[in-house]
Order: sequence, then structure tokens, then C-alpha cells
Amino acid sequence: MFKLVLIRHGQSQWNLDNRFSGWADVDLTEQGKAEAAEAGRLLKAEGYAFDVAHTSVLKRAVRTLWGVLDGVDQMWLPVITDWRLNERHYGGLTGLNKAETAAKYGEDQVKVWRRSYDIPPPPLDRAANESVSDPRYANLDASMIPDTECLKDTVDRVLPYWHDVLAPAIRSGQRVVVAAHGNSLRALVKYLDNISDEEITELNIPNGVPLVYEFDENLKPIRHYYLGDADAIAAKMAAVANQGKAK
Ligand SMILES: O=C(O)[C@@H](CO)OP(=O)(O)O
Repeated sequence: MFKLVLIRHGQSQWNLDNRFSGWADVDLTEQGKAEAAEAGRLLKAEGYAFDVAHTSVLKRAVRTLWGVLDGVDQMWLPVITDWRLNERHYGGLTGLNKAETAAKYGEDQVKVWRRSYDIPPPPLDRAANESVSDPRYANLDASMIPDTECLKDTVDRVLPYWHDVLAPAIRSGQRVVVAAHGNSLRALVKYLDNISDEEITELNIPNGVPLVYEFDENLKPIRHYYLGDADAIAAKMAAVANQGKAK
């Protein structure tokens, strides 16, 4: 049996401010750092240790990974950062307040932008897209840098990472931890659990909670579960869903 541990970053400043984040490189709040540390403690208490760690090129995920690695006392572990694990690009919504956007365009429209499988938010103008000149993406062909993404677009970049990097590592026996984002993890989980385009609209991933996948020898998922208090996790998931309400 193979195992994989996924974790969405802890609370970020823009999660707290209820702003669309996407590729904006916002940091964790103190609560977010505490969530990462708690996740590390939980993993240590449950006997987890890893051989390799993967994360995005965004500091909220990187710093969450640091908290996890500190908790399991493996800060020496190889860490691979890759843009393909980044949050979904939120296009022209980046930086806007979610509740204000819902008040302006309606909650249904905001749910379409947040959770529909194949309808992207309005794109950024290329000239306003700071990622194009950001050195962290310098090795990427400019045509690969999105101006917006729907979940399907995110699936299209996350799945090659799964097939080319993560799955071979797991199959070779490596114990892998991945610290990423709400929507890059939704993209991966959609594939792993064969979730339909309709059902994925209702899936929300909580901040800073380890999500364990167990696979058979063909890397077919046997089961998955979050580590931690079930009621607290359910409340965190509901809070994510409710961020799109006008209030
Ligand atoms: O703002 C974002 O980038 C994401 C994750 O924080 O939000 P949402 O849950 O609205 O897709």
C-alpha cells in the first residue's frame, strides 16, 4: 500500500481579508503559521515521515510546508518547488474581495467563477499580468503563463505533474508530502477520485489540514481521510464555501 499526504496552506492574509488570491504571493497569517505547525505535530504524532516534499512557488504553500517539516523534524528534506502546483490563476478577480464581488455580480455568478469546472474568471490584461516578468517564471515560455484559469485549466497543468513527477516517486516507494492550494488540490483530487465536473463544484478543501490518500499497488485510491477533529474540519470546509456569500 502507498500513501500520499496533501495539505492546503494555512490561512493566508487574503483568506483572512476574503480576497481572491490566485497567483498573488500573499503570506500566511499567524493563524496560518499555527495551522501549519499543528499539522506537523499531528503528522509526527501519527508516525508520519517523508522522503521528499513538493510545493508551489507561492510563499503561503512553501511556509506551510516548512511548518509541516519542522513538526515532523525533517527540515533537511529535499523540497521541490514547481509552478504547476500553484493556486488556480484568478485572472481579473485577483485581489478583489469575494463578498463585495458577490454583492456586485451576485452569489451565483461568484460561485460559477469560484467553482465551475470550465468557466474561467475574466482574464487579466497581459500588460497587467505581473507573472510575465516575475523571475520565478523566467524558465517558463510566456505562452504557458495564464491570464486566468478555470479548474479545467488547472487540471491540465497539475495532472502532468502527477503523472511525470508525483506518481513515479510514490510508485518507487518514496513517502511524499505535497503542500499546495485549494484549487490545485481540488484539481488533483478530482482526478484521483474520479469526481464529476458537477460534483467538484461542492468540494472545498480546508486550510492547513493533512489529507492522507492510500493507494493500491496500481496507485488506485483505496481511501482518503483528513487528520484532526472531524467537526473542526467540517466547519473549516463550510467557511471556505461561505466566502462567496454577499453577507
Ligand atoms: O482565492 C483563492 O485563490 C482561492 C483559494 O484561497 O479561493 P477560492 O476558494 O475562492 O477558490
